[in-house]
Amino acid sequence: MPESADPRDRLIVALDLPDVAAAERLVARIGDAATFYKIGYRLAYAGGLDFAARLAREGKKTFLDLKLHDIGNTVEEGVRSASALGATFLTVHAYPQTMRAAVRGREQGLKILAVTVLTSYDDADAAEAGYALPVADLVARRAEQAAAIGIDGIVCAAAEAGAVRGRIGPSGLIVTPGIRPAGAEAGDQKRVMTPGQARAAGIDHVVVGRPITGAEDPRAVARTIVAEMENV
Ligand SMILES: O=C(O)c1cc(=O)[nH]c(=O)n1[C@@H]1O[C@H](COP(=O)(O)O)[C@@H](O)[C@H]1O
Repeated sequence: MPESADPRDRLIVALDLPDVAAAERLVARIGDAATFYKIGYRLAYAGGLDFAARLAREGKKTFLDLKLHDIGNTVEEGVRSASALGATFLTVHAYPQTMRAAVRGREQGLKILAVTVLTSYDDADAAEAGYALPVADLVARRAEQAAAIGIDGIVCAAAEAGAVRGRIGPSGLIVTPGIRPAGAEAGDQKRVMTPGQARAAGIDHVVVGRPITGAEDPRAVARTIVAEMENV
């Protein structure tokens, strides 16, 4: 993200909420404190895709977190359909066939982000899933493959931002979930950093869900996160 852009764009609020009415209420409460919203499985399967298109028409930036992974033809056509929803970002899993297909289907300025290794995984989880490499090496390998294929950005933990930047170069995007303001509950996230630490590590955008969706004052939390990143 260029340094001159709106600093609020660095925060992506994950709208992991049960229905569109709840998402509308949260977006209204946050007001102008956030500009960028992520729609994932929970909301997408409850009318969230139409809501995402509406948010985009109203001038918000949107991130469709659909984490696509299927045979190439299905991914390519799915990405083509998703391109019509006016979103800024769409996720796919960082498997080479899947990434190549997503790049073929990408239209209308949609940027494809490759999810390397989920932030809820540590080395033991990767080993349990059958991977011989530690998480850091797997992330680096997938980032290198994503860059060679022409993917627009990488989703990883902030701890891997330096290694990923070395592989994707200055123009690739680094988007990091697993973000917790100091003192917040990690929940199921295992590779965690604060917004300020993530920014210092060179990320472009942080994704934050529960620390905002569960807050008494979500607008205040969003503002604090943006300010913490701006002051790095
Ligand atoms: O692709 C994602 O956005 C994602 C990738 C990943 O590795 N880890 C991860 O937590 N996410 C998403 O980021 C959000 C994090 O939410 P919180 O843990 O509530 O802040 C959720 O919507 C996850 O689905």
